[in-house]
Amino acid sequence: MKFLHTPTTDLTYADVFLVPSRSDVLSRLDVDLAPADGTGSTLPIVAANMTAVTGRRMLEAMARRGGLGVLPQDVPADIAGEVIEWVKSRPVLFDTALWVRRHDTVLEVQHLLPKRNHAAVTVVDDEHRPIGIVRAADCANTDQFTSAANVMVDVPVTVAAEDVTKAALPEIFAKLQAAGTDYAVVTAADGTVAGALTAAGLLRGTIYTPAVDAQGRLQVAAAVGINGDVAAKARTLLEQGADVLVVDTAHGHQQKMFDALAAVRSVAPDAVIAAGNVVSADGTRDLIEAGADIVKVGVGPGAMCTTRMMTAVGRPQFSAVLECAEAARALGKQVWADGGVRYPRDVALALAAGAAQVMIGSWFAGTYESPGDLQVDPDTGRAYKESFGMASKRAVQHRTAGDELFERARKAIFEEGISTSRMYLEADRGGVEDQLDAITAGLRSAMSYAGAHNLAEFHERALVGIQSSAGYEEGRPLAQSW
Ligand SMILES: NC(=O)C1=CN([C@@H]2O[C@H](COP(=O)(O)OP(=O)(O)OC[C@H]3O[C@@H](n4cnc5c(N)ncnc54)[C@H](OP(=O)(O)O)[C@@H]3O)[C@@H](O)[C@H]2O)C=CC1
Ligand SMILES: Nc1nc2c(ncn2[C@@H]2O[C@H](COP(=O)(O)O)[C@@H](O)[C@H]2O)c(=O)[nH]1
Ligand SMILES: [K+]
Repeated sequence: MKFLHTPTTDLTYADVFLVPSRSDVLSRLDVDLAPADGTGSTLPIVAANMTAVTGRRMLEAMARRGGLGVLPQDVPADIAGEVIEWVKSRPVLFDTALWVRRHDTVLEVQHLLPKRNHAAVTVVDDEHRPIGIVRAADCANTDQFTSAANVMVDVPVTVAAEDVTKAALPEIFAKLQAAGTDYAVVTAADGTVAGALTAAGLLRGTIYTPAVDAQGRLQVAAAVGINGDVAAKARTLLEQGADVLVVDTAHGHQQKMFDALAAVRSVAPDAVIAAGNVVSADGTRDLIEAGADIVKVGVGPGAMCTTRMMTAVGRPQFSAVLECAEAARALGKQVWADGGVRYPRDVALALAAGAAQVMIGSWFAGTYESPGDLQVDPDTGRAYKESFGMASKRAVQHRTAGDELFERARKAIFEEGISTSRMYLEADRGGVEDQLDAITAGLRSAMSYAGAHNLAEFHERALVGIQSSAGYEEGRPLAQSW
């Protein structure tokens, strides 16, 4: 990456822009987005280890499209085991279906519908065979206590699981179009429901490459903190099937972290380990020396984060990523840019600065696949989910629930995140895959403007200029005349 001008100050994403260069990229779909950091990812996006962001549905959706989700450190070991096993049992080429039994109520259907971006729930009989589907429109003007069987319509299209191959996706898409539907039920050989397919999902199946482990199952990452028996927690997560470990704390450049990292490395000599967070070349080198393959970069840019206002500590994220990525590369390692991403352009800039992947939290909290329940603002009718920081009072209270009262009170002193915020779902783009579509469209285009066929070339060729806030403002679209 080269600067158009010499920076005189540290920069964040809004401070910089990419200059187009001569290109021989013939199509944006020819661009390769796979990161070279040892994870199985084919897409450089990671869903953050935040309680309001990543649970089983986020893990599944991210990996199916080639990305990675990180299970938060606060998830109890037995639940983490269940979640990882469940994700590893998920289909790779089609989705997990939402389903109800025939006597379940419309109320239950309405509660389930926003859990996934399918706009339909499958109704099953006692043998789990599909007998109909219910869409939001079928629930309108009905009593909420009516049974699903009373409002369901016929299953529009059924596809056998064994027939869902990458090559067959266009053909199945055509089948849905011919039937005038966006939804198909996938069935196992015994006729039971195996999953669901949507028209958008079929199209995505031809564009994205799932991120899978050596046995072809969806990949999963899991986080551990730096307190307690870190080695035992890491060993358990690996035994449960985690593919990537993330050792995570606010101040990654501290002795306790080096010790934790060494402990994790001792039980996981061959695992891919990410650790952070830091924002300096020194911090990066120390984490790599302590055993990290990937260094997580970012202190204070996060949308839920109050660290900079509480402590003044941190660093504008673009410069932090640039410096840390250079230090990591010199040692043959990589960084993830963590936090502060609000638009696809920010992802492109982080990768141009040399990050292998970009971690996104709050943006993804506002999607169907995040763990929270969908809520509706009574004034505007807009749907949202709640998000909160992992260093907020809310998260700390949750994390320390098993501690003695004195210890809990002591830990509650250091609050560095907000406990509640609303992340609105975008109209017609409420799924995390919709957001991945937007991010990858922006990124593919940015790379072709730079004449880059892959992420290594993108970093090498990117020409970055520094802009005033007026320059940034000029780039924003206008919803009405000035
Ligand atoms: N990227 C970012 O900007 C930030 C991210 N977070 C996220 O919040 C979550 C909780 O992290 P964390 O607060 O580290 O909690 P942890 O539970 O991981 O504990 C951190 C440990 O480090 C010690 N410590 C020493 N100095 C610091 C410091 N300046 N800040 C925090 N801990 C320190 C703490 O001891 P003692 O309590 O006795 O001081 C404690 O033992 C993580 O997911 C983290 O990524 C939090 C803040 C910033
Ligand atoms: N200082 C704090 N940082 C936090 C907290 N919770 C999460 N985080 C960090 O933010 C990123 C995600 O950033 P986003 O802009 O995409 O939301 C996450 O990975 C953490 O590093 C917090 O309470 N305080
Ligand atoms: K912030």
